[in-house]
Amino acid sequence: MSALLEVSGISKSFDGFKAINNLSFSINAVELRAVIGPNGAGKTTFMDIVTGKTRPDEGEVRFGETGKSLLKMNEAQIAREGVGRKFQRPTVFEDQSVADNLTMALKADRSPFSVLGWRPSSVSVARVAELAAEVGLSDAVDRRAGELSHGQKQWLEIGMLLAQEPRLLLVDEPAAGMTLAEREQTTSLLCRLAESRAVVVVEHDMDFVRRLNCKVTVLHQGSVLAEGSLDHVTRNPDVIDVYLGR
Ligand SMILES: Nc1ncnc2c1ncn2[C@@H]1O[C@H](COP(=O)(O)OP(=O)(O)OP(=O)(O)O)[C@@H](O)[C@H]1O
Repeated sequence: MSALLEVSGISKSFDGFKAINNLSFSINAVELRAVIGPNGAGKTTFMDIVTGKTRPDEGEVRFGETGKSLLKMNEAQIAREGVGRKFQRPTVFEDQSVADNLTMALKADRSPFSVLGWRPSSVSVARVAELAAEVGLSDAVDRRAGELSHGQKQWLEIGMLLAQEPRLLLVDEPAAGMTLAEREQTTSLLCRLAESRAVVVVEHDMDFVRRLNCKVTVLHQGSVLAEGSLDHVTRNPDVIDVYLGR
């Protein structure tokens, strides 16, 4: 299968400290991948580099069939190219309904010119219903986002990201603060989303990663320490030393 994202030999230092150290790995176009690693392993910096928030000192980040360099693009261009990022804390418009939040996300997808005269069309109304269904919020479309549970807010935000039709979705610690039932629903949501796009989940919670049942990349000191199934990487003595054995 061809790679959608190809990170090769990237390094990034902050005040002489190498947060990312000659990091290389790739993500397929249709794949669910978990990225784990101890505190300070470079997980956030990796996401910052892919989304254009941080520039690496060296290396290359290529995206799509033609291998476009993401390093030549700014954050907005990278998002338009099809990279969506879900931060840990949900950032929905609390006073607006679920439907309005999703409608705004669809609107954000438009060019600046079409936004000027933009009105919800029957197409966007149908798309909002589709997005709500995709993230399990069909019954909550008319509710104020502020009234939703923490898990539902996270799903709403994922729905808002889906409005942009990302090809790669980077999700930061989706299980944090969720109830067990919400975690289970989030697992199935992420697995479903990864049936038609690339989804990279950065997560500390091993139980959650186990449920994702996908390939795992372990980062340590800014490089890949191990890669494979969760069972494979958790048997690796280096991984046990630096991460699990703590
Ligand atoms: N802007 C910055 N300035 C200075 N140091 C930074 C900066 N960003 C990250 N670092 C350092 O780089 C290292 C890697 O940080 P990063 O946040 O990428 O790790 P992480 O794997 O996401 O950790 P955590 O699991 O704690 O979120 C850390 O030692 C951190 O202190």
